[in-house]
Amino acid sequence: MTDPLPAPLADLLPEAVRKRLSSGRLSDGVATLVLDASGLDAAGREGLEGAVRTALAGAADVSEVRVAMTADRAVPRARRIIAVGSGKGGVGKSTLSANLAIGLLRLGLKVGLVDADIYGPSQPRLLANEGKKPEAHDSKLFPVPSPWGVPVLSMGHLVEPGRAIAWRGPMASGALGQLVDAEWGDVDVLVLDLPPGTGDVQLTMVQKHKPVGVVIVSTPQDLALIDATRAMNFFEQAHVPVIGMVENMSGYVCPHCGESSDPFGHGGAEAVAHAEEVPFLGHIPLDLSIRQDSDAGKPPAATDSPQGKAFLAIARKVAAWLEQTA
Ligand SMILES: Nc1ncnc2c1ncn2[C@@H]1O[C@H](COP(=O)(O)OP(=O)(O)OP(=O)(O)O)[C@@H](O)[C@H]1O
Repeated sequence: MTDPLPAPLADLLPEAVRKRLSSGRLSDGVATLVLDASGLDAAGREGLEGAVRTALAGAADVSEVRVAMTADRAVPRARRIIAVGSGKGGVGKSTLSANLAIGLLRLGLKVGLVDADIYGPSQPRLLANEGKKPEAHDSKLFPVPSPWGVPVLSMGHLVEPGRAIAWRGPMASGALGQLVDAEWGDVDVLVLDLPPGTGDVQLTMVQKHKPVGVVIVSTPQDLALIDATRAMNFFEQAHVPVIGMVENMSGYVCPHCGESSDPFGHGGAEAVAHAEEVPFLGHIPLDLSIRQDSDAGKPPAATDSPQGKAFLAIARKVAAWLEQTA
């Protein structure tokens, strides 16, 4: 760091400012300071600038103070992992993971997606990069780009489609670890689509990769709710905070007659969330277009359709949670 700011002036600056000073100069009474504002939010930047102005107010030879801030991306913030889990299979965990990732991306975050669902990896299809292989350099994997802007790594990218994976726990955990520890570049938030249930693979994943929080997906059905409650307890015991619960396949509107019915019930997951004192993040309706668009590799959250808005509302709550816990 060069600091041609005259020493008496630099000495006036408080320590918090001095350690962020990238360069400074005084020319014709104008003091110009460039500060590294990495990791600071708007209030932090304002506070820093205020501290400079207060320190240099009335200083001899200074008629004007100019402050410029830079954010040094060479010092990235720690990448945060959000897990998406469910007590049982088939409740829409992968669908939610894909759409949550897209939703967070639309909210301005840099997002990647790891499909750790060894038993039924579906992210390559959901995000339309099926059949592509990740590159590997120096034994590190490089995520596969998707047309939606979210890079993905999935077991489905590593094995041939349709081939069952019959790995035992430690092998599966090792392979899954490589997906998480890949070259994610400037990705800030990694959405981790876990295998359904609460077994060894899930436990190893959360212990090793320490997600900052987990979103639990359930249908409103009684049996699914019992499993969802078990999943919640599992994550709490593993010290992973529950960001909240999502009720999927909640209420069905017939595309022909418009009549609404509740094949799996309605509101059950919300009631469980209240009983367990975890936030409720929202309902996603059971909707034929969600299945069709998902199968076609067109995640609803990329659109402003009513279905897309339902996913975006959930992404907004998750983003707010991340902001609060930053
Ligand atoms: N809200 C919804 N409306 C209609 N279909 C849905 C909805 N959510 C998920 N589906 C469909 O249900 C099926 C299962 O969803 P998904 O694969 O996301 O579940 P999962 O919990 O990840 O299952 P698995 O345990 O197999 O990984 C898929 O065909 C998906 O398109």
